[in-house]
Amino acid sequence: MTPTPAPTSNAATSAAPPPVLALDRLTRRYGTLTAVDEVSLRLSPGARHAVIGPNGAGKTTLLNLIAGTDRPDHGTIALDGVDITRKPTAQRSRLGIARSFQQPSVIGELSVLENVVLAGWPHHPRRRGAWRRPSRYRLHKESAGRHLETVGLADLAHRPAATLSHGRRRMLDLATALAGSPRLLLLDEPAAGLTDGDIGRLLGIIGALPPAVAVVLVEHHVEVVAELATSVTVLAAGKVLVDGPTQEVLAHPEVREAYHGTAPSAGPDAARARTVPTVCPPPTDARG
Ligand SMILES: Nc1ncnc2c1ncn2[C@@H]1O[C@H](COP(=O)(O)OP(=O)(O)OP(=O)(O)O)[C@@H](O)[C@H]1O
Repeated sequence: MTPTPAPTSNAATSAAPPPVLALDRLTRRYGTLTAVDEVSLRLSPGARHAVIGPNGAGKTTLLNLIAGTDRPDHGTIALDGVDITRKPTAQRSRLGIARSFQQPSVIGELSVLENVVLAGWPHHPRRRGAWRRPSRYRLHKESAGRHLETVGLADLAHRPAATLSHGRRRMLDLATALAGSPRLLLLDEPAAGLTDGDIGRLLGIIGALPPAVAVVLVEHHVEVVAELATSVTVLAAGKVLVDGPTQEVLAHPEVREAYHGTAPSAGPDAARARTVPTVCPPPTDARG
């Protein structure tokens, strides 16, 4: 495909800052299957971008490539204008990429607060002297407490994380992702398995994130996408089916068709793309 026009491009003038995230023709193959196929994307700081599509469209693979837990066969990834395509996950994390997972990754035997303290500690700029200057650790702990306030868990700071409900674990997972003060936050199906009340809380939290934090959200709930995202990429069979401003994308005939149960009919990947209609809408059991 031709490179995707930037949904929220910054690249118009040489004086403009580089995009916080730039993907150029990113491709990942597993054997004969192309899971991510020449995907390009440009995001400005503070972008709220959603990636939607049917099961198996390549959404999680795309997040894995950005986070560095998987490597592209070709194409490039740049963060703030720096090529990070070959950089390891830990380095990407230090450069400002954070991620929350479909299954919340919290340490059950630690307290809620300790989980956030631990997640943020590797990002603390002056952590090495903490043994001699305990005040540094205290300040860090206070900052972790503020992240808990952000996600509405301050009252539960000293509870073992294992005792939290699924919805609250997701909030804790989000707080641990925020603990490193990311430039780019990758959210993999944050609303999956949440109650309507939790989804409302999640919308409030993500909506109130610091404006400089760019968010890439993989999400099946189209109402969550409509509420949070200002731009959307629709993937089908690894390719960009359509991208652009949220309202335009959601009104696009092929996307509407997909959400109303009519299969797209043409193209070399039509066989895989035929799964779009039945799986695009949010799973009925996802609200818990
Ligand atoms: N490690 C792997 N080895 C082989 N195939 C893989 C691997 N990871 C993903 N795939 C395949 O790549 C395709 C894209 O998978 P991916 O998980 O990225 O899709 P998705 O859009 O996130 O789907 P879902 O909405 O179900 O999470 C699928 O056909 C999947 O089976």
